Order: sequence, then C-alpha cells, then structure tokens
Amino acid sequence: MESTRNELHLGNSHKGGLSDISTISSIVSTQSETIGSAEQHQLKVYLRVRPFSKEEISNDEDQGCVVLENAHTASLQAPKGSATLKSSEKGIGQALHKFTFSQIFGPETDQASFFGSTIKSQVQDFLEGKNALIFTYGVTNAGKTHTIQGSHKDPGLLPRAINVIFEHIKGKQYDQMDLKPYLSSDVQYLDPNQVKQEKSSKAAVFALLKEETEQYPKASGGSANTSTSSTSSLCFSSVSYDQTVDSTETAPEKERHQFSVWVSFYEIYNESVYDLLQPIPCAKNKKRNALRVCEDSSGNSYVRDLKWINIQNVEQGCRILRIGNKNRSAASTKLNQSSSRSHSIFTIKLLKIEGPEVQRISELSLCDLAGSERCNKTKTFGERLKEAGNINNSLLILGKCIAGLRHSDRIKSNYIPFRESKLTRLFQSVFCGKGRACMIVNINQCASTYDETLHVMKFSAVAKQVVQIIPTKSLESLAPRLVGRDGKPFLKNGVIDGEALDSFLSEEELLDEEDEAEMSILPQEELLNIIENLKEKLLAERRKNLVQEIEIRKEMGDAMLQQLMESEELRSRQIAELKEGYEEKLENTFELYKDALKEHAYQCALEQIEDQYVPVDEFFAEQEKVEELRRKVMELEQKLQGSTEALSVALTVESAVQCSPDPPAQEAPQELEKYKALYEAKCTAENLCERKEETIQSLERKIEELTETLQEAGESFLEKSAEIETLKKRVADQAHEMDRLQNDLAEKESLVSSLREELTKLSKESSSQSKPRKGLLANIKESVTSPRKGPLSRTLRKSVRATTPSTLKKKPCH
Ligand SMILES: Nc1ncnc2c1ncn2[C@@H]1O[C@H](COP(=O)(O)OP(=O)(O)OP(=O)(O)O)[C@@H](O)[C@H]1O
Repeated sequence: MESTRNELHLGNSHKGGLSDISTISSIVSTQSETIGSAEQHQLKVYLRVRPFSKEEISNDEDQGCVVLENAHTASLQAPKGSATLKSSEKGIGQALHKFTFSQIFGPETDQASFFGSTIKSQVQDFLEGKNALIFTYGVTNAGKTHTIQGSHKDPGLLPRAINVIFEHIKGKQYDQMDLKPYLSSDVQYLDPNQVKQEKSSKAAVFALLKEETEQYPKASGGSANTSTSSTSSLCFSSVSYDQTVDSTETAPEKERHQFSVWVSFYEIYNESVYDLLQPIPCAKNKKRNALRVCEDSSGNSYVRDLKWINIQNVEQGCRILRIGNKNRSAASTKLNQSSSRSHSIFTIKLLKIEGPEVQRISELSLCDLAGSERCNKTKTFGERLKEAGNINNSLLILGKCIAGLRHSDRIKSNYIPFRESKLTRLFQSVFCGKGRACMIVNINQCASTYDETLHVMKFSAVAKQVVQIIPTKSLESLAPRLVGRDGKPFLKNGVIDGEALDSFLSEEELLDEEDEAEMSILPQEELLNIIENLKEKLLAERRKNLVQEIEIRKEMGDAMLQQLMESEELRSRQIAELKEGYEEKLENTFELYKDALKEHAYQCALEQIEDQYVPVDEFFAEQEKVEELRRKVMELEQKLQGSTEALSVALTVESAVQCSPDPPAQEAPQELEKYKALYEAKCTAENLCERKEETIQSLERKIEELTETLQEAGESFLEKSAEIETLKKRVADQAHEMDRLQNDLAEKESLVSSLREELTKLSKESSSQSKPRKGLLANIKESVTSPRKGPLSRTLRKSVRATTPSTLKKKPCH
C-alpha cells in the first residue's frame, strides 16, 4: 500500500481526471447507509482476472505481474520491458501498485458463481422496480464480452439475468404487446393496428437470424410458459433462482400482477448511436442510420427511434443478443473495425401491470465498453485515429464523470460533464440517483499489456470511491405516464389525465441539441435569440472540438516525444555499446601484441642462446684447463730454457771433447737422450698450447657473438615497447573520441527537453487561440504533413537534422 500512497501523492498534483486518485487508500467504509430520504451506496467495483490462453503461456506472457493477495486486494508488479518499470527506474512512479475492490474473482471463477456473487442481487432489485446499470471496463481481450455474454455452453451475466427474470415472472407474463416502453420511462398504449405492426416488426427482427426463422413462430406465439422449455437450450444448471424475492408478496397480489419484458440492443460507435436490431443496409456505400439521443420533459436521456422488442422467454432474449452481435460483426466487416471499437448496450425494461394500469417500469442495462487501450499504443492513423480518439474521449469523459461523482457533495456543487459524450448522457440518470450502477473490471495477466492494465486499475480505483446517492423516492415504484397512440396522455375512462397533460410535450416537441426548429415563421426577436443560442452552441462546440483537438495533439505529441526519447535512448545505448566494444577490442589487441612480443623476444633469445650455448661450468672448467696448460707451458718453457742452457753447455762440452784428446765418453750419450726427451716434450706442450689457444679464441668469439645477439634482442624489445606505446596512445585517442560523442549526446538531450518545452508552449498557445474550424483531422494532417509550416514542425525538422551526427556517418576506426 506504501507504493500506492507514494504514487497517489504524485498523482494528487494534477487536477481532476484519473491522476487525481489521492485517496484510494482511504476507501469509503460504508457500503450502504440511509441519510434522510436518500440511500448512499458505494459503487461496487468487481475485478475479474481471466486465465491465460495456451498461446499466451507459450509466448512467455506469464511473468507474475498480477498477484491476488486476498478477496479484496490485488497487486501489480511491473514486468521487464514495460514503460512503468522504465519510468520507475528513472525515479518516476512505482513498479509495484496495490488496488482494492469490492470483490476479486480469480481465473478459476466460473460464470455461475461470478453471476451469483456480483449482479444477482441487482437483478432482484430490478425485479422489485429499481433501475440498474452494469458496465464492464478493460483492455481488448481482457474478457469483457465473455463476462457479459459468455458462450452458448457457458452463458454470461446477461443470459443469466434474463433467466432469473423469466423464472421470477413465470406464470405472470402479460402476453399482449399493447403496452410498450415509450421515451425514457413512460409507457405507450398501442391500438390493435399498432400491435399488428409491432408483431410484424418483431418477426422481421427475428428473421435476421435466418437459420432460426422457422423456429420463431413457435416462440412468438407468446405463451407465458415457454420460458422453461427454451431455457433448456442454454446451460443454466448452475443458476438457481432465489425464490425469496417473491416471498414478500401475498398470494392475491401475485395473481393480480403481470409482467411484460421488452429489450433493446444498440451500440455507440464514433459518437454515433446505431440500433443493432435494425438490418444492415445491403448497398455497399449505404451508411447505417444513426439514432439521436434526446431528453424527455424530465431531462432523462433516451435513444430516439430505438427498436424495443417484446420477448416472451429466455430463448428469445438470447436470440436478440445473437442478432445484435451478428449486426455488430457485419457492420464491423463493412467498416473494417473490430468489435472492441464500440460500446454496446443491452437494455431490459420490465413493466409491472395490474389490470389496465402499468404500476411501474424498471430498467436494467448491461454495457460492454470498448477496449480501453490508447491510440499511441495501437499506432492508429486516419479513420482508426478518429475511432480511437472517440473511444478515448468517451472513456475520458466517463472517467471525469466518475471522478466528479466521487464525493457526494460534488454532485450539487461541481460541474460533471455528462453531456460531453453520448455514453455519459445515457448513463447520467443512473449515476444521478435513478438506479444503482456497478462496474466490472476485466483484466488479463499478460506482461505485454501491463501498462494498459495498470491504467484500467487506476481508473477502477477512482470508480471505487464513487458514492451514489439514491433518493428513496426513486427506488419506490413510481407509476409511469401512460400515453396513447399519438404519444399524448392516455384518456382514462374517457377522461383526460389533466396532470399528465400539463407536463406533456410530444416527442416532436422535445428539442434535443441536434434538432433544427422551423424558424421562418418566428418573430425577429425570437430569431435573434435563437441566433444567440446557436452562436453559444457553436462556440461551445468549437471549444469542445478545440479541447478534443488539443488532447489528440497532446497525445500525438506525447507519442512523438516518446518515440524521440526512445530513439535517443537507443542511440546512446548503441554508442555506449560501441565504445565498450572498441575499448574491449583495443584492450584485447594490446594484450595480444604484448604477449606476442614477449613470446617473440623470448623465442629469439632462446634460439640464439641454444645455438651458442656453452654451459658455464664447462666454460670455467675449460678456462681452468687452459690456465693449467698455461702453467704447464710456462714450467716447460722454464725447463726448456734450463735444458737449452744445459744443451749449450753440453754442446760446448762436446765441441771441447772433440777438440780434446780425452772426452767424457761415458756421460755424453745419457745427457743427449735426456735433452732429446725434453725437446720432444717441449714440442708436444707447444702443440697442446696452440690447440688450447685456438679453443680459447673460438670460445671468445662465441662470447662476442652471444653478446651481439643479446644486444639485437634488446633492440627488438625496445622497438616492440615503442609500438606498444603507440597503441596505448591510440587507445587514449579513442577514449577522447568517446567523450566527444557523449558530449554530443548531452547536447541532443538538452535539445529534446527544449523541444518538450516548446511542445507544451504550443499546446498552451493552441488552447488560448481560437483557430478557424478546419476539422480535427485536417489540423492534425496539417501539423504532421506540412513540415514547412509551424514552429513545431520547424523544430522537429531541426531536431531530425541535428539527430544525424556526422560522427555517426564516420566509419568506426579499428
Ligand atoms: N473467465 C474466462 N475464462 C475462460 N476464458 C476466458 C475468460 N475470459 C475471457 N476468456 C477468453 O478470452 C478471450 C477474450 O475474451 P473477450 O473476447 O471476452 O475479451 P474482450 O475484452 O471482450 O475483448 P474485445 O474488447 O476485443 O471485445 C476469449 O477467447 C474468451 O473466451
């Protein structure tokens, strides 16, 4: 309930209309009280939730957005993708809403128990002479028609109500057709000729359902007891008539009373009333005749020239319903409209007759309202836009009237715009105390229609607060006025009903707004008055059209703005995704380069090192060996030197011996051998030294080459590092570009807000200016199709040009 209160608090800032639902939580506690000579009733609002179809389940429509908490409270949770969730994420409104109802019926509720728990008591009141109005409200495909009409096997409220009526009047039916409803709540006495006409008119209506024509004469025979047999064609096993209704009547009274039942069925399409019991014209271009809504001398509205058919049993009532439906769908095909585009109203009038007098007349109307979806959602244009505009308008006015009726004291003090639509004009008398109204709200649980369903629930929350004040006098059975064949007060026993004559106005004299009076014979002053009146009417009409035009313009503006915002949102999302993608790509490429470079440098170094690799231990061992050899060479050189010296000494000695006659013959060969051995050892050592020297040199060369390779690897590493730096710089540039794009986006957003302001200004201007009347569609067309005229179109063109940024034309740099 918290969320509801918050939301309501927001809604309170708007004046009137559906948004003004600030006191939903403070639900009127009294169900029905009597104050003075009036009864107060809180308008009953029932919620019926239909089950999912198989297709809806397979389309993943079940996202748990409707939760029935108990018999009176339901909560709605905005599903993913709904406008409500998006708005709540932006901080506008709530994602969870709670609503209370007089009673809630879940998907498992069958038709019989729904009837028993809702309108059955109202039908019983109707039998006691009280008027009642039942209307269903909901989006297309929410189950309104199923609730009102049902099917042959599973009848809805209307056939069940008819069944209860005929059960009640069983054995007390007035089988003549000479007393017929007249104007709003009068009765006309028909002479035998008129009765004949009435019968043939009824036969003609029933003939509209060809397949059943043959059966009709049987039914039209008018037997008072036909109801039971005909009822069997409908499955009413679960409908049990409450006999307590009769218990108040005494036996003699029962015998004296007789009842006559009359029905009518009409629709309101595009603010025109069409009789659904009139045959549809066969000619292609021939239009259906629209009927006029007039008022009787007491100010009660009625549909002029509407067909009223006397029915004798349930079966006939159901056939009238089928005939009306057939005409409705035939007209739909002709006009290419769907059934939910019109409001259909089935009315039953019950005449209680005692002897030659009609004691009372009561009225029960069941209205199946058109689907409440709005035109921007259904993307409607042309004829569809006009149609949607009319539906929206009549539902909007119904909403205004309901909002105006919320507080009982407002009925007197505040203006309630009943006269602004045909629907509310016809509902006015019931809403203003001539009967009890009851609203049935039908919803489905589909996620895709969540936003519309929420709108319906808000509407019902307002309706729930309506308190009807019904003067007890109007609940009592008031004898209707009886008029004769010509519509003049009926002569009772040859005496004129003087009282009735005083207040009598013939039907022709009852002027309605559309009537054109014969003016040529009127005096000048009266003519001037008439002109003044007409001027006022014209002005009022213009004002009404202007308001309608503004509303439609506003709706179109809202739709355009919504589209603009959605495309902006899409674009910014695309930019952000692009940016993220690029950044990720660059990051990945950079990482790849880095890894590849490292790998490459490592591989190169490894290869070079492998080629020339000498283990360090070996190298040191070799060096030690070299050192050892060097030392040995040095020792040998020293020895050699010593040997050389010794050799030279020896040679000197030898030569001296050769010269002397006594050489030391014994020592010389031994020494020589020793020197030779030493010499050979020296030569070997020298060879070894040379080889070692070569090995050292080759090792030193290898070391040099290794050093060079390392140097090269270092250089290539430096080069790669430089490349990495360049790449980093590129990434920084990309980020800069992204920033610039974001700035662009911010500019666009400010443009959008300025557009919005301009639009609001325009709406205000258009409301203050009185334009020449061109017609609604012409103005809309002009504003939409003439982009060269008007500041709005200029601004839009500018914004369109501006929303094609040069940056978007550029190819993304990789
Ligand atoms: N309580 C229910 N149980 C089972 N099926 C239902 C129920 N309510 C509605 N349906 C089914 O849902 C579908 C739509 O219902 P229905 O035609 O009554 O909707 P609607 O609100 O009258 O639509 P429209 O405004 O377009 O005429 C129908 O197939 C109907 O049989």
